[in-house]
Amino acid sequence: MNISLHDKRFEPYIKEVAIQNRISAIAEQLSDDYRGKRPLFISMLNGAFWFTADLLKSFTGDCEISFVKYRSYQGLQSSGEVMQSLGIDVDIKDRDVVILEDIIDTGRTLSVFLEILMQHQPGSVKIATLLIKPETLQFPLVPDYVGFEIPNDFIVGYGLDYDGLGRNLRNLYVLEK
Ligand SMILES: O=P(O)(O)OC[C@H]1O[C@H](OP(=O)(O)OP(=O)(O)O)[C@H](O)[C@@H]1O
Ligand code: HPA
Repeated sequence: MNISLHDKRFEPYIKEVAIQNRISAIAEQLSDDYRGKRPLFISMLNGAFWFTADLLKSFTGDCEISFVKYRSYQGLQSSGEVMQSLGIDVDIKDRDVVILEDIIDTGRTLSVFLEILMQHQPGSVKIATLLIKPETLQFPLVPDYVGFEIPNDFIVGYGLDYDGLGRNLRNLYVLEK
């Protein structure tokens, strides 16, 4: 069923069950890759809150979690600026870090964050993202774990918002054309 958020209409895109299946597969892969280690997951708020919760429920080894909060999107577009409202507040030195993102669009947010993260001298860094828009990417990022590659369309739901609305939707929706 199509939905309305503010002044826009959105149509169903990826169903909850498909999202959960992909996240379980990523969690299984991460559990294998980090067996015997204690990764530090860093979740990029706000959008990644749901991805983070579901992924960690299926991760089987020891792990820690920390949150940062960056913002670059306004309405349907990247503002071109990345603002930090919650920075790194844990010791990162020599840790195996896995960054959790809901979406890589232009890649600007993650590029800015990676630069900051590297100053803290992590032992290793990998990136897990639920969604990536390869056509839109403007920064040289190669995520290690990807849920879905999608075209350059505006998505809401499952943590992603349009001007604050839509984060609570269990499925993903795409802007009507
Ligand atoms: O690759 P980019 O073009 O930088 O876009 C991706 C970023 O945009 C969204 O965050 P947003 O700025 O909307 O903040 P939010 O997580 O609070 O929704 C999303 O959660 C990513 O962090
Ligand atoms: O497609 C998107 N939807 C919601 N938020 C976003 N932030 C970057 N891209 C998107």
